[in-house]
Amino acid sequence: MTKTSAPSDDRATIRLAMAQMCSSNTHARNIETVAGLAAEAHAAGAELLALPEASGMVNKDLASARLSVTDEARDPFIAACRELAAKYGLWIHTGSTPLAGADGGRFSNTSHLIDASGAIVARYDKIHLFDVDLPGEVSRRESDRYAPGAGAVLAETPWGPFGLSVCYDVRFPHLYRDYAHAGAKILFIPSAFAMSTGKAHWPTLLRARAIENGCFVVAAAQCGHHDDGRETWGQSMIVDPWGTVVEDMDKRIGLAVVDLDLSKVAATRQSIPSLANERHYSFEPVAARRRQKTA
Ligand SMILES: O=C(O)CNC(=O)[C@H](CS)NC(=O)CCC(=O)C(=O)O
Repeated sequence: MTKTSAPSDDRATIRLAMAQMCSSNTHARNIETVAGLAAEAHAAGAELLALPEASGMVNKDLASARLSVTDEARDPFIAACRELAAKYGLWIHTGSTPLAGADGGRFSNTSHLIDASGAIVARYDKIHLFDVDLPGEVSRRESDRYAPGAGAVLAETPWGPFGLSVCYDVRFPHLYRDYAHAGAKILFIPSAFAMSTGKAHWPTLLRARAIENGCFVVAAAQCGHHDDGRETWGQSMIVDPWGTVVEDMDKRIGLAVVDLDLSKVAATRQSIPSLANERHYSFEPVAARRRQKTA
């Protein structure tokens, strides 16, 4: 796990603006949208703006995506987010955007945390890729297009540590357990969920990750009919460490601004100390044990 370092005076509250977007297949349109959201977040007094997965580009046409996807230093979406962060003195969590990767022809699905001066303080490449086939519902092999990341990233911030992840990662609870043990106060789970699995699983997965780890979960999501033909579930949510849903945007596009009391993390972990009560146990398949006994 990579840990970034920054002054950590652990401010007790954060005013957070979460964006629900219906991102387009061009950087330019999404930059325009994010510029409006950042202005609105600033006017509302927000300290951090959280964007969904693929905020910089939703484009299922690989040939056309290849024409504009580039590396971190040249990516126009990241540059625009950095300028907006500095202009408004606003932290921005980009959700994610596709970048040209080190791995041959495949992209990375990459998340950035940008501070109020416009500096990149953390970068996370999505680890678990959505290679799923549900006949008649959703079929996608994300690993055809993207190379997986290999490292968890805990970002130190003035509000304490943030654990970074993207979308399908939500189904791999050990990642969040590791962040919680490392002291994470907020788990970011920006997403672009499929319609069928959104309906069946999304709010339950988010509440479980918050409850089992005693963390806030901030899950900005893509929502609606995209210009590349995709449809995404939406329902951007913020959940507190007790599992209470602080915000549920349903199908509404735009911003939700909330004040989070981060002292709830320590308080919840004290009342239900499941992190401290965790045990390491041996694991032996039953059949093998029976064979040993009769031998
Ligand atoms: O490809 C892009 O443009 C952005 N990436 C995504 O939309 C990704 C991969 S297709 N979506 C998910 O991981 C949905 C997971 C999901 O729906 C589930 O776990 O049920």
